Amino acid sequence: ESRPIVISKDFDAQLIEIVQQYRQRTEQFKEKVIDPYASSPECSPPVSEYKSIQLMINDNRKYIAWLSLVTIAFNYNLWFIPVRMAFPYHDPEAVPLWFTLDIIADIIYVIDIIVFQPRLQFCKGGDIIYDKDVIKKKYRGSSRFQNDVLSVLPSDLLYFLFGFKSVFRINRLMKSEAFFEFSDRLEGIMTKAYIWRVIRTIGYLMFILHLNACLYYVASEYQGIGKTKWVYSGQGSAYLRCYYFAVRTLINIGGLPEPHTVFEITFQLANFFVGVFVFSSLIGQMRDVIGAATASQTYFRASMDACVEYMVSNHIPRLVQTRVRTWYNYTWDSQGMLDESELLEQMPLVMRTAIAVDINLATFQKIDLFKGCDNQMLVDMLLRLKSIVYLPGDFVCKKGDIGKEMYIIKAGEVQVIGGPDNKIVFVTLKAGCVFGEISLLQSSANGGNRRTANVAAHGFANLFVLDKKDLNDILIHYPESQKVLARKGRKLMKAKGKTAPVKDEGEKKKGLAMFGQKPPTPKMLRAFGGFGKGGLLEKLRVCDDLMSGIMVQTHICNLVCVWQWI
Ligand SMILES: Nc1nc2c(ncn2[C@@H]2O[C@@H]3COP(=O)(O)O[C@H]3[C@H]2O)c(=O)[nH]1
Repeated sequence: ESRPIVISKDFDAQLIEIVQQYRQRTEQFKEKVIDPYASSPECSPPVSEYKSIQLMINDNRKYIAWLSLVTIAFNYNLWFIPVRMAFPYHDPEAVPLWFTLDIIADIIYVIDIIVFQPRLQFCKGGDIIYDKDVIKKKYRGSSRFQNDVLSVLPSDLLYFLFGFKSVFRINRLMKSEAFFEFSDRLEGIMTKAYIWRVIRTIGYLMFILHLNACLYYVASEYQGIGKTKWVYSGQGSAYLRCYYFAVRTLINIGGLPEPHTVFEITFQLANFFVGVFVFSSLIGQMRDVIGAATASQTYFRASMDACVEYMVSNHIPRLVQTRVRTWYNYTWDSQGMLDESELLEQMPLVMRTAIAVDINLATFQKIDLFKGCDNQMLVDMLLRLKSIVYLPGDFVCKKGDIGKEMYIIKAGEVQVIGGPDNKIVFVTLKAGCVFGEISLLQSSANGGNRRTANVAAHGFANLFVLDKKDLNDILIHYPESQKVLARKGRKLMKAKGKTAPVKDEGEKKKGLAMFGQKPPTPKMLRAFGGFGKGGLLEKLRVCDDLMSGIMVQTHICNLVCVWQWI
């Protein structure tokens, strides 16, 4: 409605407040008209209870910690039930230990069913359901509940009838959903999720070998331990020997005693077939995991290689090539990606806003130029910023050029320079400073939109760039802020002593003439633009920045001529 929403750092709290405001208004509304949604108890939660529903969203980490315990209990059952079924591990010494561990695992299962699962929120039609009774009802009607209950049925009581046999605990394996839930949630909160994926895939591999070791022991027992050369001989640690056999068979390493009986041959053949299938899929899975983990690195390498190849084939001077490489390497090292905006583009606006606000709003609010401007305008600006890296000595802008962008220093320093050979440093601007705003905030009348000074990167400088068109688009919606900025622009002009704009373009033309070329015509550029976004033209922009436009334009011309000729 008419009330502005001020986006704060604490986005969750903000969200809760908005929901509360909405609900209060709904309550007022209900007094006058019949609210068609009022009949649904899930859609009209009392505001006071809102905070108690955060188990799934806010306490995600606590829930994951609990799930890790359930996962350990599940894995205990998963690994030890088959081993206890296959190997003779039910001797009187081991039984008390198994019994204690079984009870602990069962207690964890029961707590999960009674305490945690019935409190887990869920989404229905996009609304988070927090009502305890509704949540309980939903859980009790779910297949998960059925599996959970089946998994804790005290089937072990059959011990009294048939003795201590682990097969009666097989129903404990029905808790597998908890393991997969744990795995998914853990991936969701890990910064390097691939580490967990690799561990999990190795776990699957080891478990299959583990099962095979158990089967081999059962097969050996069936044939008679030590009866033939193929079966387990009965010497050494039974589990270790059988596991060794499983590794050699399933991974198809070979070098095992030859099977002789029909049973042995069939068993071994089945082992080989399963081994080929299982291991090829696991290796494929591992390749996918590692491939996904290094995808961005591969993309970076491919982009750099393509650019280098392009420069080499077009005989771009070595100096430029080195600088392009340096730009690639520094950009990659400093921000871990080449183009941040590419990543953010996939997100909905609200998410991009949340990220942009969290990272940069505080810095923006401190900038003198923006003091007194609408907060929402700053947020709009944040969303349009582009991040660019300049190498040491690069000119960010040159005196007399038309100002089309303004800059905010994210990291590093730039220097306002002048005098003969640009040797005089007027001022050094550091992280958080704004520059390039003077020509941007002035009208083009009398050359007011021209740069008033040379600005060059001192070391590596990471800058945010705001386009003039973007700024104008934003300011249309914020007339008050526009006035504030215009006033500040005028003040800056006076305070910084605007130097006379360069009217003579001859200097630049001379630069181009040195290479015996003319600047590319719009037609030529259009022809070149045919390579598409992110293509050659985009790559060339990097060189363009580095060589202040002159040398690269020369090469563009050469290329365009060849292109047109073709
Ligand atoms: N002219 C001038 N510009 C400065 C000075 N200090 C910083 N700058 C910045 O350098 C920028 C050069 O481009 P603009 O004229 O657009 O805006 C200028 C200012 O933002 C100074 O002392 N004089």
